[in-house]
Amino acid sequence: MPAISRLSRLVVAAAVVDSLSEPTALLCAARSYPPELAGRFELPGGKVEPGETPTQALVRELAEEVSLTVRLGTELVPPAGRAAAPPCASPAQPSAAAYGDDAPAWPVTAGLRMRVWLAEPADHTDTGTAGTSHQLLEWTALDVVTGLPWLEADVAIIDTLLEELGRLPRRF
Ligand SMILES: Nc1nc2c([nH]c(=O)n2[C@H]2C[C@H](O)[C@@H](COP(=O)(O)OP(=O)(O)OP(=O)(O)O)O2)c(=O)[nH]1
Repeated sequence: MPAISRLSRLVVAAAVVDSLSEPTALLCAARSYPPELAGRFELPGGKVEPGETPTQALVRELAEEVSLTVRLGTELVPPAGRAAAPPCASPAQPSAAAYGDDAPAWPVTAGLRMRVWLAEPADHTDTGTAGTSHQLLEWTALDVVTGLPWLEADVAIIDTLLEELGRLPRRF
């Protein structure tokens, strides 16, 4: 299996809400590392490994990172003007499509690209548990969710999420 360059590497994350049909709260995760990102909030997820589809990777990451089994909903697709350019194929770099990662994605840190799906806990009594990747997991009411210290790239994602859920973010 050829190596995947950093630029083509896909990150997947989930906007886990308490209920896909009647969402009121979002699962927000504060990173524990690296030091410059510690304490900043993100959507739980991680990098797609070779041989995985993006949604397989997402289900694995959620189980590993927040001990949650989820039901996936629709994808939160970036608006056209906000999508990261798909990675280019080259002799050293096989087609991005081979890894299923040439779909429109959100630009995140260090040239990585991220796809985001809505999700809900498969068992509604399951609230998740932070593993080593996160110092805190918080179910936050949607009307105050923009007040958390999100990773820079997530601010636009949270705005789009709230718009799609029919909730305008509270502007400060
Ligand atoms: N999971 C996640 N990562 C995000 C978000 N926003 C954002 O900029 N990122 C960035 C932070 C990281 O540089 C990168 C994800 O890498 P990661 O460290 O979480 O990946 P991983 O779980 O596979 O962990 P590792 O084994 O590589 O340490 O994407 C987000 O909302 N969720």
